Amino acid sequence: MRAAMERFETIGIIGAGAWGSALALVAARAGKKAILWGRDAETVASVNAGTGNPRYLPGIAFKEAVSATTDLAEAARANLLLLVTPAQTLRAILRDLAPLVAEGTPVVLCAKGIERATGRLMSEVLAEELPQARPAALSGPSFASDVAKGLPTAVTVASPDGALADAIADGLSTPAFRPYAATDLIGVEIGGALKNVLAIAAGAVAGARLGKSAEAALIARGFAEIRRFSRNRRAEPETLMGLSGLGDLMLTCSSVQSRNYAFGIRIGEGAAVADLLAEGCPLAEGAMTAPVARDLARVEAIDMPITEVVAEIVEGSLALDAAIDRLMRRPLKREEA
Ligand SMILES: NC(=O)C1=CN([C@@H]2O[C@H](COP(=O)(O)OP(=O)(O)OC[C@H]3O[C@@H](n4cnc5c(N)ncnc54)[C@H](OP(=O)(O)O)[C@@H]3O)[C@@H](O)[C@H]2O)C=CC1
Ligand SMILES: O=C(CO)COP(=O)(O)O
Repeated sequence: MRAAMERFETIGIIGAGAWGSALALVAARAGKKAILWGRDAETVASVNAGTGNPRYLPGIAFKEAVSATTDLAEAARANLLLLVTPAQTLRAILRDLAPLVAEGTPVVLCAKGIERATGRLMSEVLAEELPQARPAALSGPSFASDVAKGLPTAVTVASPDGALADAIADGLSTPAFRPYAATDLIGVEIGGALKNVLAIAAGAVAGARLGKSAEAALIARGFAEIRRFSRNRRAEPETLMGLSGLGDLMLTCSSVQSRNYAFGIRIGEGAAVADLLAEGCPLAEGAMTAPVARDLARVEAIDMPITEVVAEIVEGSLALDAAIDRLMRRPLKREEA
């Protein structure tokens, strides 16, 4: 006899930025009690007052009941946790959560990145800091504002425990939000982290007006880099062909709604990366992931020339013209990935 599917009555969402707020709305629409944790008291008060999150989701009304809190312990008591702060903050948040989270709580990683200081994937950070959690990740082509507005969206929810992935997908599904369950957690994480790096490259090509042919070539050869990196980590090739791989790559490399693509456009138009970062531009996870992905690729002897040049551009040691020249003058080779 099959065990009954787990039900999650309360969902704790850690991180009250654009994506955390959108996912809190999804949870509420799915009939769950959504508890949104944020460190910014003003945002929390605004959500509780029914005026939404004007800082991160301006102009979007919160019609569903979301309860917001600055008390991490309150959110940590939920049956299911979604972790939605930027990738580089995950470890610190997990350390705060460690004494508060019950053994066996499912934790869904929603950040898209690789830890810069250690080269760890988000699931590896989770295993180190919160070993009592059951790991999962949610990723795919999904802009927070689209999801918050209730536009149709499909994502992948992956966990090595297939029954858990099914239960999380079921628990978060609404008529407009369609999660597909999967078991290849590593493959899903890699696709989400590396597409941000390539979105910066694609944006730079667009910003420099190098033409649609160049943009398409960049995306296709960038996808080959993601496949090589994934193969080395024994991810399943099919994962990369799905929502969290090709799907998210296409979205992020082609839309000015993407913060990574928009960051790349500014670089292509001639802005200095240091100035962009200093002016406090919106979160561009790829700028943090590129150098660490480049370092991992070197250690693992994986050929990732586009990731290399993005890393050097964000580090300020390579100009865009020189990057293009370097990519175009590489020795000719067979096309296979
Ligand atoms: N936006 C989107 O469309 C999507 C985003 N993602 C991923 O989700 C993750 C979060 O992105 P998103 O919500 O868009 O980012 P935002 O910039 O919109 O929000 C980030 C949130 O994290 C909080 N935060 C930042 N640092 C810390 C910290 N040290 N401790 C606690 N909270 C912190 C911020 O709080 P404060 O305001 O106080 O600084 C803010 O609430 C990223 O990895 C992104 O790639 C994935 C899919 C879609
Ligand atoms: O991951 C995203 C869409 O799937 C959001 O992309 P950006 O972080 O580039 O805005």
